[in-house]
Amino acid sequence: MTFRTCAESPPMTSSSNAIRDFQLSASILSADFACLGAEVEAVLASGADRIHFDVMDNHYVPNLTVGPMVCSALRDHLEKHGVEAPIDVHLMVEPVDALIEQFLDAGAASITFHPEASRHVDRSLRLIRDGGAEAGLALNPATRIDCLEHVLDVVDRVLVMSVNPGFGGQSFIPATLGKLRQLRSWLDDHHAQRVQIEVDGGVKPANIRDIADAGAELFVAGSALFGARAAADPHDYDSVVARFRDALA
Ligand SMILES: O=C(CO)[C@@H](O)[C@H](O)COP(=O)(O)O
Ligand SMILES: [Co+2]
Repeated sequence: MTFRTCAESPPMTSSSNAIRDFQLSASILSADFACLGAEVEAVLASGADRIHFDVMDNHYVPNLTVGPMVCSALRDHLEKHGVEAPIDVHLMVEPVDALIEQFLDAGAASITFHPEASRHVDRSLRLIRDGGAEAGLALNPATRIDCLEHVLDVVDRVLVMSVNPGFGGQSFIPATLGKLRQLRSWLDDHHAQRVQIEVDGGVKPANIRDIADAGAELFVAGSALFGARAAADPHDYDSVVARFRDALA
């Protein structure tokens, strides 16, 4: 569903005013886990661009999901069915390094972790990059942007959490919009326009335009996507993906 559009909202800076590619990433958290392969195939066929693989450890966050074995099985399933799509791993675990290595082996295209969960953030980022994946840092609603300052060279993506991590289906925290604007201009000031801004939590067709205007280019959606299965066909996501696309057009 990648599409290009021109950001319109203030404040206009040289990069925020540029034509940007927007991408929709489907969070597996709200998929039907009993048929995860089919769910992921269906949402990609309907136009999602990437798969967002939420990993929770019941320690860093109070919830427990899936690990590298499921990621690897999903990767194999997609390959077997001729589907090409990046799997973005969102690690909500502490510590991170051992799992980074396992998810690299499991075929992750990118790995994003929370700086509070790594004792050596720079080392963890380099571990991801050296393993051939893109490296991301996830900022919780209360995490300051300037934690990026001394590691910016080894960051490919900043994931701005618009809910507190741990659960799908939460409401978007409105203060995130201000944080996104701040992050966009902070990256401009640091000549780091190459760093992608991703938003995760409570993203819906009704708010995606405002989120894009604030500076994001990669949008994670879980409940709004998988929760809107077509009544007639449990694996039909065409109309909901179209609603996201239309909101950004
Ligand atoms: O990482 C997380 C939650 O911790 C997210 O990826 C959510 O799973 C997104 O789900 P919705 O808020 O879109 O339902
Ligand atoms: Co996530």
